[in-house]
Amino acid sequence: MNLSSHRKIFKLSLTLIGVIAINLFESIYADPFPLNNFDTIDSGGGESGGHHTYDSIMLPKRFMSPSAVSPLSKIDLHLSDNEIEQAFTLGKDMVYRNWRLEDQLVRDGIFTNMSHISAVSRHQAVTTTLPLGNILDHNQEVFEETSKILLRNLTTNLDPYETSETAMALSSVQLRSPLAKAAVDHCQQHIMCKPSRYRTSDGSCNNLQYPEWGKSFTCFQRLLPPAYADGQSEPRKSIDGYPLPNPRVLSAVVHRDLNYPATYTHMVMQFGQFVAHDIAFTPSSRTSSFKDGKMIQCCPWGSNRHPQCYPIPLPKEDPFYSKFEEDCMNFVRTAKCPQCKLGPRQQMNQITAYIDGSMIYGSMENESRALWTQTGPAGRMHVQMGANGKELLPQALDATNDQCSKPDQNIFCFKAGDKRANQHPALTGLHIIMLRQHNRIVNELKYLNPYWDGETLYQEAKRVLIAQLQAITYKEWLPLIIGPDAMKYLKLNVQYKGYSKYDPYANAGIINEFSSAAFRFGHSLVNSVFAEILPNGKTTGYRLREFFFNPFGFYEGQLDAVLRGLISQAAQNRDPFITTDMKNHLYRPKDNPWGLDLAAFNIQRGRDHGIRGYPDYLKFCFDEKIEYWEQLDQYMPASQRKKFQSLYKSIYDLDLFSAGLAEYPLPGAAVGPTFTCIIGIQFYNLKYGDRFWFEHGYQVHSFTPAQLHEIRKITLAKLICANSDDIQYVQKNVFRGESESNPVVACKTLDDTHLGPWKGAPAGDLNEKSPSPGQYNHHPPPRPPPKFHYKPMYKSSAAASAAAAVVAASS
Ligand code: HEM
Ligand SMILES: [Ca+2]
Repeated sequence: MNLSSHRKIFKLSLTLIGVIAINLFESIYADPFPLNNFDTIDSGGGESGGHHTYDSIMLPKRFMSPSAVSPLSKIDLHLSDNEIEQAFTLGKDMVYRNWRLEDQLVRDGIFTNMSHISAVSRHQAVTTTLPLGNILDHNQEVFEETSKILLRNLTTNLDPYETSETAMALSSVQLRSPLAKAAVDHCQQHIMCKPSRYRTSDGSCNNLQYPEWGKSFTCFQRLLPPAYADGQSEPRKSIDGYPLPNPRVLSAVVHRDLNYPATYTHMVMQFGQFVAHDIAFTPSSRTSSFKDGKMIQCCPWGSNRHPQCYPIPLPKEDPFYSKFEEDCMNFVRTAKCPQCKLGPRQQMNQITAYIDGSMIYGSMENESRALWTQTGPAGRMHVQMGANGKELLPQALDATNDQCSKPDQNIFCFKAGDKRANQHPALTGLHIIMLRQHNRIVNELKYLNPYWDGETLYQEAKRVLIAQLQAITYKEWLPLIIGPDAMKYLKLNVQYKGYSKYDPYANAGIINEFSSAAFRFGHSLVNSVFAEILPNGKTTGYRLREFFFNPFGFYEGQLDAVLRGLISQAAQNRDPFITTDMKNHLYRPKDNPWGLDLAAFNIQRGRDHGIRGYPDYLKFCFDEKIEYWEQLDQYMPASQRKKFQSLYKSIYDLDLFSAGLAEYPLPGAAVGPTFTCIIGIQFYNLKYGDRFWFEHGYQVHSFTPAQLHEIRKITLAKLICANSDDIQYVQKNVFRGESESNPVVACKTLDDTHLGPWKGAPAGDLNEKSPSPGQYNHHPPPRPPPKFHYKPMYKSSAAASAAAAVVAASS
């Protein structure tokens, strides 16, 4: 395609694609939900210019330190070892009871049949625990059952505050009795750190003091303590103890399907999901591994249900599901994370928190090894060739079980570092680009350093690609999401020159409120039709609902059309509205009438995790005490607030996902103040808490100034140019539409990372400066007692030095 046709297409698509799409696929944007008695949103989606500018809404005055993961309770429980031992005995009995129940369910055939492809089986195949996660989840079970028993004995009234304080106090109880100690020993993961200039596959030993920080299969952090109904693990309820509004009703009334195109491209959505898959993967429970790890089935309604079931009731009057007489949507609770102590439930992140390309390279050592070539042209990622002779991801290995491949027709889905890679074609497309980029770097490094062995080539190429991903994320993508002011305030901008500094007290671990609410904002950006632009400039498209787990077009050379579509089509605005392709049709196999509802899932997931109500985050982020509904009008349109008011009994019940999506955006940002607060804190920690962050200096593995200069030149535009099948022209910043300041240019004029500065031995003599092996071997516990370190953020330097004086005086 030549320059002018690309330009024409771009303009057309950004301004008109919504309209074209409507004409082409008339029913796509139709809102299937009558409004009933709820008023319409008067202002359209995502209007900007709320009352707040970034200056008047400050970011939180504090950062949560790791210690905030297990907030200290003021209650001292005075439990004797004997009492704890007794509770553990009963706790173990409860675990056996759960196993017997699992046996019964399996005997009765109540588990998801994975040999039949359905939306439910697809969701489970992709999001359930891996074998290791399953073992860890079940190791935590005895602690949870014991906590419940102790909690019942310790709390005499039903005051939710007292129950949750007591549950939190349980997490500090010393476990010294024999049964308790045995459970701890069985549960703990021991980590050995070896000095290395490279990251580990599982993210361990990034922080040498706390080697488990950011590692795969560890706990999420929390900004605020959980709000479980029973203080311990039961999903959140209304503050008056009644059920919360039905998530499917919220999905229908609040997250309606309305078409408001954004000013940025669909690539903002796609890269966002790619980043999400680098940092968060919340697995849902399955039956214990030695019960064969069956998928839990929660529907239809019946008396015998797995304890981790939390299905969504579908109302009789549901305008969509009632047509199919569906009244129950399968939802399985997230696996417990192995805290190996008593106290409230915490959830597990199955992948590495760091932006370390784990969706490309895997989050476990053995998984990673299997993805690259140790012999032949060593150091390269495994590939297979498409019909046009270009590299594609290798073939999925578990074709009979991946809910995607069609082994009977001899067509297979793809294998990548993340299990979700085949979810929809645009996501798979980015995986292919990054896979090719790794191999492209290997080729060049090999040319420069013919004597490097396969391992060195792999590791060094991986380091470069991760650095490029980090640079693109913080230079091109994140500023569009949280806006320029927050970027500056949090010192997240990629520097022009010089190094940044690692902070060993920043925990990069993913924050529960981030992954189960704030960072799911991306779901509102998704279009129902994904544009595809052919080499002759012709625009076509595919409907998302028809293409879940359908990446087969890549074998026939579909890649460029998908990429051109992503960078030419406008995304949907960030607003409360979510397309029905994600709501009624999520994961729907082609010949099935219905799929799942992601908006309802997000709400249910937040409750499953005990995420507190939205007003608590206004307090946390902005010190705003919310007492009446109208106060919300400074954050969101009044019509939206009224809608919430008609659905929720109490303002304190508002689900974070739904309310956050309804906020006015900050200037120059896609999201509003509360999501900016949460996403900002997370991305601050992902940068400053990553010892291998590409810009951090003064370490043995740091990039040299010359290398850093090369990394900083990269753009996503260049990666697309260099690794697509045959794209010759793109706009400079592919997250923005074409404009005078963002012109479409020939690929060859775009800067690339030149690898000249990588010629020679990999920098950094490990023997000189690194600790001797074993120095950092870490056997938890002991850990330092948890305490809050608030890291105050001050705007003016006068305030900063005043604060420093206070800190110095108090320490
Ligand atoms: C077509 C596009 C997308 C589809 C089909 C999709 C689908 C899903 C599904 C099925 C889940 C699991 C829900 C649950 O069981 O709780 C999920 C989780 C999530 N999604 Fe998306 N998503 C898409 C795009 C995005 C985008 C653009 C972003 C962010 C910019 C995003 C961020 C997340 C996050 C952070 C999670 C939680 C991850 C975890 O901890 O497991 N998604 N998504
Ligand atoms: Ca990662």
